[in-house]
Amino acid sequence: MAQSILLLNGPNLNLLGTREPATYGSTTLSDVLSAAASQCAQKNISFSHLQSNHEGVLIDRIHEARGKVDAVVINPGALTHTSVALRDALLGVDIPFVEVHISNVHKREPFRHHSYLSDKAEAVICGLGVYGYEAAIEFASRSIKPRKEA
Ligand SMILES: O=C(O)[C@@H]1C=C(O)[C@@H](O)[C@H](O)C1
Repeated sequence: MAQSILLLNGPNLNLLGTREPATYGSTTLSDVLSAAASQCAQKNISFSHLQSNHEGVLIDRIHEARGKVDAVVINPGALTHTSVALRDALLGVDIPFVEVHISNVHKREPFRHHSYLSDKAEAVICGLGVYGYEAAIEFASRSIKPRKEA
C-alpha cells in the first residue's frame, strides 16, 4: 500500500505542546514528527513533512508532491474551515489524503464544524489527540494504493 507519505501541518501547529494544552495536549510537533518518522520507517514507507503558517507555502508543497507521494496526511489547522485554495490544490494533484484534527472539531465552536476538505478525504480523523496522526499513517499504509509508476 502507500509507500510514501507527506505529512502537512497548517497554521499554529508549530505551537503544539504549549498552545491551549487542554485542547491540543502537551506533545510537541517535534515529538509528533519523530513518532511519525519512526512509524513510517518501521513500515519501509518514505516520510516527508512540512509545517507552515502560510497557505501558499502549503499549496506549493502539495504541488511539488504531485507524482512523488502516494498519500498526504494533513492537519490544515484553521485553513480547514476557510481554504478553498487548499482543497483545490489537493484535488489538482490527485493525491489521496487523510484529514486529521487533534481536537474533536464537532464539539467546538460552530465555525469549526465545516471543513472544505472532508468530503474529498479518504478518511477524517478527529478528537483522538495526536494519536490521530498515528492512526492516519496506519490507515494510509494499509488502505491507500501506491500511485502508478510513470
Ligand atoms: O484540532 C485540530 O488539530 C485543529 C487545529 C487547529 O489549529 C484549529 O484551527 C482547528 O479548528 C482544529
